[in-house]
Amino acid sequence: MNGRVFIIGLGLIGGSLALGIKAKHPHCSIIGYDVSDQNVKLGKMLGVIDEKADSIMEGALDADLIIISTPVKETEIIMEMFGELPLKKDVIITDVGSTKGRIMEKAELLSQKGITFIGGHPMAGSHKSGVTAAKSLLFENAFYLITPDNFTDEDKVKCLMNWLGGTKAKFLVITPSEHDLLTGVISHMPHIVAASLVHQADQTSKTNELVTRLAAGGFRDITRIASSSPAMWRDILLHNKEVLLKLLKDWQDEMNLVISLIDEENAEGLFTYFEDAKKFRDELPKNQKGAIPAFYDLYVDVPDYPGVISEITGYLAKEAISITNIRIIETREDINGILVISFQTDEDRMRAQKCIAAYSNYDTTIEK
Ligand SMILES: NC(=O)c1ccc[n+]([C@@H]2O[C@H](COP(=O)([O-])OP(=O)(O)OC[C@H]3O[C@@H](n4cnc5c(N)ncnc54)[C@H](O)[C@@H]3O)[C@@H](O)[C@H]2O)c1
Ligand SMILES: O=C(O)C(=O)C[C@]1(C(=O)O)C=C[C@@H](O)C=C1
Repeated sequence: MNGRVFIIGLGLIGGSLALGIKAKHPHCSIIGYDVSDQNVKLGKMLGVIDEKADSIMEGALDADLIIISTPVKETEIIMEMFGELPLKKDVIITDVGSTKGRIMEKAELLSQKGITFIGGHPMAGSHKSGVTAAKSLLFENAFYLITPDNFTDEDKVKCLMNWLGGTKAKFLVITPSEHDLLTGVISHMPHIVAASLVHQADQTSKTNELVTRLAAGGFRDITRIASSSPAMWRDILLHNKEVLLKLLKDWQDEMNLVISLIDEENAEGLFTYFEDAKKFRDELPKNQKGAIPAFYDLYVDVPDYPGVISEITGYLAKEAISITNIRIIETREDINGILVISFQTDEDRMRAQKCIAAYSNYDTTIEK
């Protein structure tokens, strides 16, 4: 397609969508607007947008597709503006917000004026913010939740999916209330729990400084998302208030259960508690992005010395095996580390395992 796509909010998600759209529709024009001039400049410099707009009105008037990729509170305010603007007759407006109930209430006002708003939420992301973190394939294999209202023409939904096809996400149409319950459980609660674990560690570190040195492995894994944007999460929690209050109450009950199991020294109960959780977690579908991003990870036990990463990536480069990510989990302070190398395909991972075995004595494992 060769229309005009207007992106409002040039951050991680807006930027990634811009790149994904351009990949499939190289002849379209991508126009960007952000409250921060710096982000617009960066977006232009990085080739994420073709042109900038100086205001929402300027970018919106001749747009065929408008994507609002701002924090959800801002999204509501921007949607109100659209009711007053002389937009193109067939324009499709969508958003990327992590909540849908309040957004779709606002959409009703637009629908009454004959403007098509289709709610959207790509279910992948990162704790990093800003256009510099944007990637064209951020949403590859991830679910992309779509919440049209009851009056939305099906062709318009198809048209939106066509625009977004370059993201390689899997579209799923659901209702706003279902959306907010599901994301409450698998996204919003984990962010609250991650932040609360960090607060607990922070408190303990005030009396024992070893906490920060020992905070590795499991703690780092489960609290990565506590590094996400505070403004974004403040707004999400306020938007999904009813659902989260209920889930937090359930969570308190859950913690009370654990307290009583420990207090009563109920060994069997505790075993079952972890066993049930492990069973459910182990059976989650792998190799698809989503709440639990799945990669083809290879774990390599390596000595902790400078240069070990380049040594191993050097072996892989010799065999032309491309990697998507690499990181070290430091669980055994000062002695060893575990290098986690992620690949795009299982085949690459198997080739890498063979390659590392051929060039070195390092132990590799697929599951950790
Ligand atoms: N980060 C994730 O993992 C993730 C995943 C899926 C969906 N989302 C949703 O995507 C949206 C954006 O998140 P992000 O991670 O890209 O954040 P971000 O901070 O990287 O980008 C948001 C951008 O919006 C701009 N902005 C804020 N208010 C604005 C306004 N009134 N007008 C124009 N620009 C404005 C900011 O300057 C910033 O550049 C949020 O609604 C979030 O809920 C985030
Ligand atoms: O991977 C991460 O850092 C994310 O937190 C991504 C994540 C999630 O909770 O899964 C965060 C918020 C979005 O609305 C969708 C995806």
